[in-house]
Amino acid sequence: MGYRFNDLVDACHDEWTAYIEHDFVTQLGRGSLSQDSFRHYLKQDYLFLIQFSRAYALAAYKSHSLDELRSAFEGLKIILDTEMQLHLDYCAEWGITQHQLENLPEARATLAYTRYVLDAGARGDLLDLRVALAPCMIGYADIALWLNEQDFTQRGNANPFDAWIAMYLSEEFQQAAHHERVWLDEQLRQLPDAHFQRLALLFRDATRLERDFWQMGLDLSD
Ligand SMILES: Cc1ncc(C[n+]2csc(CCO)c2C)c(N)n1
Repeated sequence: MGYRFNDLVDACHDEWTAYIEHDFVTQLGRGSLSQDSFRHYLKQDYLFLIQFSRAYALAAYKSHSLDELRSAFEGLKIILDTEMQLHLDYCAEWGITQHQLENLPEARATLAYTRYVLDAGARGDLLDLRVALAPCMIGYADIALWLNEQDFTQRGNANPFDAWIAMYLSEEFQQAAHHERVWLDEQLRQLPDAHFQRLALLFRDATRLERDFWQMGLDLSD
């Protein structure tokens, strides 16, 4: 009893570290990641964001209060207005056209992760869905903070991926992730052990799927 968000992380420590400190992430921080890997990631992430927009819409549908509705709306708005724009800007800079994006087949890692989260939400309640979404929202905020603290990370124009780091370090993202943590802390506080254990498995699997998404980028796998 008295669980918090950090207990979800502690329950899958190895999987969480494999995700946060993945080679894709460290290479992105050093600026040494191959452009092909980042392009592959960006294109798949465009498809990913479309499916995750649906997951936030599902979170709105599953909401009971105005506060929960606003959180779902905020998540959707950040995806559509901020993240998607960065993707389209990088794609334009690197010669990936809107037409190419719209006709792209989903990689298996994209399919597996997005449909897993949508299924968790369809079958379960709002807490199930937001636990399945947490590695994405809170994980990316933590990755940006972690990268920013590492000596090897190059910031500024020397790093072609600096805009990516800057976006996830921004006040807007960090605040959204903080709110999500606070909400999850509040929800988990009074859960019985068995319920928490079930959510910990959901969180662990979503974390493994996030890790696979990085690996897909490195391997250029479809
Ligand atoms: C594979 C993958 N995982 C997480 C994110 C980051 N992200 C996607 S939606 C969202 C919440 C609202 O913006 C966040 C933080 C990503 N882009 N791609």
